[in-house]
Amino acid sequence: MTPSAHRRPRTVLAMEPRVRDALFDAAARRRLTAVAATDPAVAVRDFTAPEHAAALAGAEALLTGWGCPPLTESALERMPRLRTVVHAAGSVKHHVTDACWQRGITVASAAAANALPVAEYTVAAVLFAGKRVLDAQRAYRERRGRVDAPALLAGAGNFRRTVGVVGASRVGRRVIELLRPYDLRVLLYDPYVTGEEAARLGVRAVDLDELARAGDVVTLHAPELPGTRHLFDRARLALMPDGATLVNTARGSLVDTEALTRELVAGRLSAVLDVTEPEVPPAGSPLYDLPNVLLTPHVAGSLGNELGRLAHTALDELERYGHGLPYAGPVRPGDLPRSA
Ligand SMILES: NC(=O)c1ccc[n+]([C@@H]2O[C@H](COP(=O)([O-])OP(=O)(O)OC[C@H]3O[C@@H](n4cnc5c(N)ncnc54)[C@H](O)[C@@H]3O)[C@@H](O)[C@H]2O)c1
Ligand SMILES: O=C(O)[C@H](O)CO
Repeated sequence: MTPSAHRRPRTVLAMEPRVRDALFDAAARRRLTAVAATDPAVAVRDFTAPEHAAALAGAEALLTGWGCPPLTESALERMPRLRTVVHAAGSVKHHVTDACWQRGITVASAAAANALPVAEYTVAAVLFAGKRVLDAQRAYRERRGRVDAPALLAGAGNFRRTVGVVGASRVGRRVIELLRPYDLRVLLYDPYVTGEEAARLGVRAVDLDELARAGDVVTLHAPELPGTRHLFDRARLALMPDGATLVNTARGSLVDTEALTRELVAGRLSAVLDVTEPEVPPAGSPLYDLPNVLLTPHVAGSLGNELGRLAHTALDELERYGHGLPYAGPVRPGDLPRSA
């Protein structure tokens, strides 16, 4: 695919200006203007702003990012030529509305690219949990001297440990793929994945209770949906074996935080939490201080230089559009009820 051979769709950026600045470094900006007819100095945050009316009226494509306002019926009326939306981030649920689908607007998302750093974070969490790194750190910090590591970590290690993956989502599948080279047994719970498909992924499909009972580490990758609320409630957390670790990079609502906090305060379970409910936890929450909890402020997804991957993924899609080729990461309205 050579940029010179393709049509440059008239494109408007719709996102927070600081998101635009983080996504597009100088090289990505050059590529942006090679791929699309656009003014990268413009990042629309308000579709009703008079200064953007002419650009929006002529736009065939929107390149969206975090901070893009919802594409409501009245917003779309200002963009009569709009044919496609390419999202340089993950979920499109914040801004792509039914009105877009009704108008036949096509949508692509860089969600698969955003899944990679989440999967990388997860693999690190799984391996550190197996190695009981938090326990080792705590012992060293308390002792401030030699630690009897063989005694302390007698049951630890990543040899034939069981990892339970909840959700063969984009992130979940990437986690499964990245865990393949390790000596780990991976179980999967996903109501939409058959046993045969799980076997093709190299994992065993089980029900959620079996996964909770068997997992030395359980890692959550299902979307936030009415059916996934408190998937790990008090009863299911109680099924997890003593010493197990719950990793949540998905959404806080998948876990009953109060019930989990009780297990963590008791020291029965450990947790790696990138998301919580509520997010942010209240200042007095034990989650900040518990030695068996690694709490991060929603950093598993793309940040820093990882935004460049989102930008180039979106530009790949715009380039495909300019060539009349199908998207690599199309968003289909029929998939949304079960997606992030
Ligand atoms: N921490 C972060 O920075 C960060 C970044 C990106 C995504 N996320 C979160 O990670 C999760 C996965 O995102 P994604 O884009 O890979 O999702 P996705 O849209 O690819 O997930 C859809 C899939 O989830 C599975 N699923 C649906 N309902 C399920 C259920 N009840 N139980 C188990 N599996 C079910 C199905 O296989 C479905 O096809 C989401 O919760 C998302 O919000 C977090
Ligand atoms: O879905 C998310 O959590 C956002 O994409 C942050 O990366």
